[in-house]
Amino acid sequence: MAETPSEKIPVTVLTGYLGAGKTTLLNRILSEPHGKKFAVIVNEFGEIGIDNDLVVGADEEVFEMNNGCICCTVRGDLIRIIDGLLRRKGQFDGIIVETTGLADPAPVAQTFFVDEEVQAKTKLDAVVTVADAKWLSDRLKDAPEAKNQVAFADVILINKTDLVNADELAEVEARIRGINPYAKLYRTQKSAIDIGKVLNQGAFDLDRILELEPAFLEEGEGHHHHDHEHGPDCGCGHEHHDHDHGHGHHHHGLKAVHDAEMQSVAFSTDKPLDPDKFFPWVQDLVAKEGPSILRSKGILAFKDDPDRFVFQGVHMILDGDHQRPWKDDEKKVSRIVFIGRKLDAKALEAGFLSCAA
Ligand SMILES: Nc1nc2c(ncn2[C@@H]2O[C@H](COP(=O)(O)OP(=O)(O)OP(=O)(O)O)[C@@H](O)[C@H]2O)c(=O)[nH]1
Repeated sequence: MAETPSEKIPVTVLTGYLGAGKTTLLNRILSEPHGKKFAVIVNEFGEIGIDNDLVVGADEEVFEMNNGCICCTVRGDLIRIIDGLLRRKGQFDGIIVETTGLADPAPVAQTFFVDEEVQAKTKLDAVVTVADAKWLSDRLKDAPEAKNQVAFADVILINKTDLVNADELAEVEARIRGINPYAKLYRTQKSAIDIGKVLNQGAFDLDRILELEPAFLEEGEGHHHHDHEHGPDCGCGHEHHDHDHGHGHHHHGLKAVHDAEMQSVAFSTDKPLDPDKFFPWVQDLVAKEGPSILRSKGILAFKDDPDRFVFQGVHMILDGDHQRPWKDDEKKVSRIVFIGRKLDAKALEAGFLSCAA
């Protein structure tokens, strides 16, 4: 494949439901010694920027869309960020957009066809969907986004194969095939895949998408295939306001974000946490509330610990590790986010704050 300077910049859209393994895949792509430079755009659900901080440092520039809901930001933030990037052409070889687990990939993909400037200079290379082998079947029943993410995919990673047995794996694969017989399917653990199978696929198939969604190329609100509508003033239920990381505050309970019954609550504190309080609390919490807490994540500052601790949960499965030392000029603020249904924000906040050392 000859690369000429006039060639359009390939864009890879990474999608997949909450906690499926998108960031894990992104970090793999970025850590590989491919000698390429990518611009990364991440979209967060909720207002405390955590995903951004979970992406490996390296040379990449990470642009954050913090409005929490890609359906509303798609014609604003995303186009604005890409326009900015395009003005510095030649400085990177590809753009990777990681969407929030709750995003419908359609409006994201659409951006690359409806905006003239963006369309002239970029090409949507592939929609890559990471599917959680353990939870996808359940989500296909109750979350329309999960189904759309599978339907739109050019490449699908059935990830977390370690958490299911052979029968369950065969079942989830059959379900995926039932929704999308065209995508390339790979079974992975920790999103481990040869990046050549993910990047530069030349795979996004407009004809197939138009079959799925005839109104795909129409401007405005032509692309409903959701239970709820997304529009210019966005009836999707997300609240939009400037985000505030809460630095400098003793603690800061942030407004909940609602998507139908899906909500995100986030808290932060600059008091160091006691690991002997935090872990029992969070383990007990997900053991009891795991079915309604779809996703949890946090960046934590423990007392007398020079390292940032990154904590992650998907339902009742928890995982965590030291990430890197806190930098000298970095405020040691612990931030935690819960995404789920019918969350008791007050109790979560009280529980979190009671973990102070
Ligand atoms: N057991 C197991 N855990 C995995 C695997 N891949 C990723 N995880 C864990 O699953 C959690 C979620 O992974 P992420 O890569 O952050 O998922 P994500 O899709 O980016 O999550 P959101 O951005 O919140 O939607 C982390 O704790 C990962 O370490 C896997 O193959 N097996």
